[in-house]
Amino acid sequence: MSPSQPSLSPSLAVAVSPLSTPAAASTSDYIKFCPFSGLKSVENLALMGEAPAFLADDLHTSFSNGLHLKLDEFETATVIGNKTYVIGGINDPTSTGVRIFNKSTGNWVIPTILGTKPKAFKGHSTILLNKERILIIKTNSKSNDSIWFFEVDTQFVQDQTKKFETEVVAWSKGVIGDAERPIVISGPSGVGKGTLINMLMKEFPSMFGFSVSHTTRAPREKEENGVHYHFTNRSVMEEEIKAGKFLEFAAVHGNLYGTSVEAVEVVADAGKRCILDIDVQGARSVRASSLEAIFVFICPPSFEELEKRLRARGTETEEQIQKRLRNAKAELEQGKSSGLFDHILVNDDLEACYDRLKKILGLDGSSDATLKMQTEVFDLPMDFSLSKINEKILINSGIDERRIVLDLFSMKGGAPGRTRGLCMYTTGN
Ligand SMILES: Nc1ncnc2c1ncn2[C@@H]1O[C@H](COP(=O)(O)OP(=O)(O)OP(=O)(O)O)[C@@H](O)[C@H]1O
Ligand SMILES: Nc1nc2c(ncn2[C@@H]2O[C@H](COP(=O)(O)O)[C@@H](O)[C@H]2O)c(=O)[nH]1
Repeated sequence: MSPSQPSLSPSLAVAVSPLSTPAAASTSDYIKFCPFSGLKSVENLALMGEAPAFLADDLHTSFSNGLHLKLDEFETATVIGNKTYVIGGINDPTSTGVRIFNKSTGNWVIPTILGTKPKAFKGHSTILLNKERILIIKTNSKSNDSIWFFEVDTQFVQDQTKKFETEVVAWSKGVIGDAERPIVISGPSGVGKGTLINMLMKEFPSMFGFSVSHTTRAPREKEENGVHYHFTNRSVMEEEIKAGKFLEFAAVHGNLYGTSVEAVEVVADAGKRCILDIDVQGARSVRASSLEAIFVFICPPSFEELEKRLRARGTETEEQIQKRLRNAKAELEQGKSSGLFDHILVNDDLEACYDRLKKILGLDGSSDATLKMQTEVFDLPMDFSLSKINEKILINSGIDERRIVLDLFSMKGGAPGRTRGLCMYTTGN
């Protein structure tokens, strides 16, 4: 431990917003609770105009916005204007882990929490990024699971607040690096989408990952739950749609199909490029979403050939084939004329169509080494303090003098998905 940095328990760190109203923390609060070496740190922080972290000498913390808090072990509090966000709390594993004190009403609120929340964590530190987001860094964690954002006033949170008519906040996991744009593949049933996708996945196994959709249709022979689809029933899926679990969903050939946010994120988390096999309605929804995908529409060489392929596949009853063929007419019209798709490919000769698809995706060779995550995974210490300089968060460990830098310069995205484009590296020993 460096002599200039007394033992820090980041779990007790209290981040106070520089954006707070005048009623929020004053300089005397800073000095009183500053975990660093006296005025030096306070001056630095004041110069940087950043949110300092505070350490209470006991579990009672007072803010000049009038709030007196008894923080539980492993809780932090962050003040944004009139609101104080208390995050943490491991004593009750079922707890949402977040409570908000609203100074203007004098009440505590348990908000509706959206997004995938982090697995229970003990120590963490928080730093306020801006009035929209609190950055949370887990202590004693792996660097690829250490960064979390707590969104309190992003566009997504504002939209959901209107919908739920309650206080809403959202988690978003921070992801190092940036996987390439996802690919949406659409086209009528039987045209060969699945065949082309399988070819891509086989030739480039570490580059592409398939977004496993949910569906209420019954599994076909050889289809595996969780691999080809997540098979579910209508009432469960409708509930999950209401809860905001899906990026898109549509009624297709009499069943519900949908892409969960999670289905896309697990692929990107693995550093792979996501492929979505979805119908035209779904493609339209994805186009309107924040997922910046490439949209490819696959056409048959003729309607007769489409019917032949669908029958030859032998997976549908005659009635279902008729329904799929009826829907194919509308899909072909929409797909070719809507301007929704970036590329339209005719799947006549399979190999030729596959070559054209690869060209669109920039795969001129057959190398599987093109897309490798250039990210080293390392351990974050038990104890650290946080400071912010422009777009960089400095994670200062008092133990080994190592400094970890989190660069937010290329940060993008956020709830309901992940926050991507982060860069994290170590300097010093
Ligand atoms: N270019 C092609 N020439 C001949 N047959 C093809 C061609 N492409 C695919 N097929 C065959 O057509 C059938 C339908 O293909 P596939 O299952 O990939 O269609 P799909 O578009 O994924 O259908 P769905 O939307 O119903 O899942 C399969 O039996 C496949 O082997
Ligand atoms: N909008 C969505 N469409 C989807 C999704 N998953 C699949 N599909 C489309 O459904 C039809 C039929 O598929 P099948 O497996 O029953 O033959 C096909 O056009 C798929 O592209 C989804 O998540 N959302």
